[in-house]
Amino acid sequence: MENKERVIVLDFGGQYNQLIARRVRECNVYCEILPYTVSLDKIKELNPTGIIFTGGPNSVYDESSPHISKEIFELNIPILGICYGCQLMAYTLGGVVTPATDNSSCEYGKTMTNYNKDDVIFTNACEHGVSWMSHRDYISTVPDGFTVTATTAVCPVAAMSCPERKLYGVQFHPEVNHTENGKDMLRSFLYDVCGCKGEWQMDSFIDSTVAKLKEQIGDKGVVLGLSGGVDSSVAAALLSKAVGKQLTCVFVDQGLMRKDEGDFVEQTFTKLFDMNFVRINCQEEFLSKLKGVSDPEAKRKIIGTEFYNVFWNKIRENYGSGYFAQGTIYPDRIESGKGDAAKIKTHHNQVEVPQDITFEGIIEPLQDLFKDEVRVVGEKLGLPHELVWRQPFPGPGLGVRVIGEVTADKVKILQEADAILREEMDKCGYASQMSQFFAVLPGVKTVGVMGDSRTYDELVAIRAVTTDDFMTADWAKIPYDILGRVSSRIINEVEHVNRVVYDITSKPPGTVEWE
Ligand SMILES: Nc1ncnc2c1ncn2[C@@H]1O[C@H](COP(=O)(O)OP(=O)(O)OP(=O)(O)O)[C@@H](O)[C@H]1O
Ligand SMILES: O=c1[nH]c(=O)c2[nH+]cn([C@@H]3O[C@H](COP(=O)(O)O)[C@@H](O)[C@H]3O)c2[nH]1
Ligand SMILES: NC(=O)CC[C@H](N)C(=O)O
Ligand SMILES: [Mg+2]
Repeated sequence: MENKERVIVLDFGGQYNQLIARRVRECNVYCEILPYTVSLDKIKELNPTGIIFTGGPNSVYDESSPHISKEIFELNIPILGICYGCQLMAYTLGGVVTPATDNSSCEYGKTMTNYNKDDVIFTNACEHGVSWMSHRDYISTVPDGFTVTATTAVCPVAAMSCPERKLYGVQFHPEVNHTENGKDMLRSFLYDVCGCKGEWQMDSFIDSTVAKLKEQIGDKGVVLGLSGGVDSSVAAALLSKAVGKQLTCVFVDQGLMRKDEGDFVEQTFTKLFDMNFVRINCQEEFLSKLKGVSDPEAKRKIIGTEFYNVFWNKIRENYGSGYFAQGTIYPDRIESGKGDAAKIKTHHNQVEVPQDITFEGIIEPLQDLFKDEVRVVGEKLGLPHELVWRQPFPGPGLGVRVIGEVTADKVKILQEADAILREEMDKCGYASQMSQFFAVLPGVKTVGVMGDSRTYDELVAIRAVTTDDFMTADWAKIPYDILGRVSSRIINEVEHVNRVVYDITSKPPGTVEWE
């Protein structure tokens, strides 16, 4: 095993595990997430510079909960336990973890926290600051040799440490943005406790991913689902670097694209890149499968399954058998209910592969990255700026923006309204300030008066958000005059629309898309 700087994140089932990994990467330290069941021998073999235990939904005192051998604390490797991970450290080393008997010792969300700045983890934090909590159990007695290094009004042990053994624990979540100085705390652990030097860069991600792809694919063929969006374009560049012409990029025009999108994608990819590119037009097939279906999850499943069928046919036609690749990123997986996480919506690329489809394997080189990290990879790979900074567009396309049953007529109305919105936003220079904006057709008819006559026609909603990673988002404060212009143009120019509304919901509680 090569002796490079690496941190292991041991996964106990928490919501924010990838966020921890991401923060470590942001500190330029290479990191891998492993299940908590990984053997001690494997850990010794990897010889990590540090280990981080994640949070998790369980309680340490339940026998069936994830536990870990006490020996891990004897390896002389620095360990940071977060939330469940901190409780587990306390429990395993002889401390006491107590269940909240009522709600008085639970803490959820922003919590005022007092830090001991003499502790190495908190030297760069303020003495009092907001931390992000999410726990019911609490550590009531720390193990021998540990001291309490942070407290809150209700939590006697918001952090603990045993510097002699390089063991640290925090009850709160330093990895979420809402924890003030959270990243500094992680950085202190990595640099001042583990002694990391910060040698890892995105270039290393590119090199190691390309090497892995080469080895995995060998001399087989690969079909990549290429939408012209950020993620699949970056995946295409990585795959092309790894296996060159063994790759075929397949763009599926499923009839649910924005106005002129299909032609834009085709032109961009045939002109800019020397890759095998195929456009498959299958508007009718998708629309006929969606006929009469109005449930959002059912629509997503139909679209996702149909996508797989198209790719599978292409693999058989081109290669007989081969790999299927897609530009899945981390939020696609977590929101689709990966592992123990709750399902919010099944992203189309996460639906189950039909049984009669036997890909050699599914390749998702970006599956652990967040959107903004994918963009960094794209820039490093030298993709054009306009491509890397394109707004995301979901695979199910206008299929999840026409609310309820999707018909060709409704798609047409939405395409026209959306094109006007995009044109106006581009014209006023506002487009680049938004992370994503689009029109929605809620399928609601309302009464209006146009030309002195009564109308009873469709409503169009406008959605615009700002965000970095699309896991959370704020609604965008578009100036009224721009909204006004968009509204009057849509109503005047798009037949069958007589009203426009603006969506002012953040995520959470809303999601970016309406379905
Ligand atoms: N029309 C399409 N044709 C082929 N593949 C597609 C299409 N739409 C989506 N996919 C596949 O599904 C994956 C997930 O779609 P998603 O929209 O999240 O990513 P993207 O389109 O690559 O990037 P972006 O999020 O910027 O739109 C894509 O990376 C791609 O592999
Ligand atoms: O390829 C995709 N397939 C999907 O099924 C899908 N659902 C949502 N999205 C995009 O993901 C981001 C977050 O959206 P939500 O807040 O609606 O989950 C936003 O950028 C959405 O446009 C999808 N992309
Ligand atoms: N978020 C967590 O890791 C929670 C840990 C533990 N189950 C608690 O509620 O206290
Ligand atoms: Mg897309």
